[in-house]
Amino acid sequence: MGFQRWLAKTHDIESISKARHDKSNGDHTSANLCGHYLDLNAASANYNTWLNEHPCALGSFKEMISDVKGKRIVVFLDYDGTLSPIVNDPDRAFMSTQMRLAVREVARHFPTAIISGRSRDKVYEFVKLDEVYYAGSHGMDIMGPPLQLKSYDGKYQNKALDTKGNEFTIFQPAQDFLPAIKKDYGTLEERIQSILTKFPRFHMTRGKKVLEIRPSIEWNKGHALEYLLDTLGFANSTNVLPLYIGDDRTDEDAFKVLRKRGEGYPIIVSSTPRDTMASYSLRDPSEVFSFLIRLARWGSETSSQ
Ligand SMILES: O=P(O)(O)OC[C@H]1O[C@H](O[C@H]2O[C@H](CO)[C@@H](O)[C@H](O)[C@H]2O)[C@H](O)[C@@H](O)[C@@H]1O
Repeated sequence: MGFQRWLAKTHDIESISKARHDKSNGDHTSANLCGHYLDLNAASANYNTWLNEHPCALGSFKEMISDVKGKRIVVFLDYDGTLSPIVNDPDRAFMSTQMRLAVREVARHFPTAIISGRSRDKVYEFVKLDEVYYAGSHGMDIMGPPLQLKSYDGKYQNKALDTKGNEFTIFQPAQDFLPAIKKDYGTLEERIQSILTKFPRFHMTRGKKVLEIRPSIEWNKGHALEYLLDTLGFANSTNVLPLYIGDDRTDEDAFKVLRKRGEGYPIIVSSTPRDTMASYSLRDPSEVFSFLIRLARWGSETSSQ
């Protein structure tokens, strides 16, 4: 199916959902694109109050886009809970085909990166797109563009080729830990397991060569975002409008960076009121999908002008 036809189809989906929302509250503002406005029960009263401070990014799309003014949009996406729904089995957190197409279309118009707590390989296994950059292990393992760096000195970086022979850069700031991880991983895992038996409110999760206990270096999703902006040529640039969409506590580090830079939009995915540094919100991955579709459509329209 051609992109335009596919967009037309997804536009129909949006229209249907908008009509449903309109019917339920008789409101015809653009905010109707947000599922939030459907909820009229007591629990959602708090949510609606929270929404005043973190408006729905769908309803605010036009306002957000009006800020572009020649700047380059760069898109950052978390994986679990943002592109895929939260499920009980982490190995079955699949993203839908439609979501994949939406991300691919966004990436056709704007540099796009996925920053996840998972291992980079695992995220790629789920996303399966060569058009986006990947930062795994909470940003400690980045596959970024092969561009000149302004503020990083090249340490921890290696050139690599993807399966299609395209060159990219692997950046692993915890590289020095790798030999120790290899050597001590088994023992470490055993000891942590044993210690954690005394702390029943904590548990350990495993990734590829990663236990969910972080090495003591100061590096998080916020640093990964800055690194990627840097490698894309936007270090200290005022000519960029980064969007970051994420649902997790670890995404707050990236939200903070955008706040500090005073540019771009941190968008939280949450269906309940949350303490957050994000300025906008989306309720769930289905709203993320609608947002990405609108962004891709806007990118397609503006690039054809
Ligand atoms: O940074 P993310 O892409 O959001 O990854 C964060 C963690 O995601 C996974 O756990 C979460 O999603 C699982 C599947 O929906 C769910 O079962 C679990 O409760 C969530 O915490 C992943 O398993 C972790 O390794 C990531 O750190």
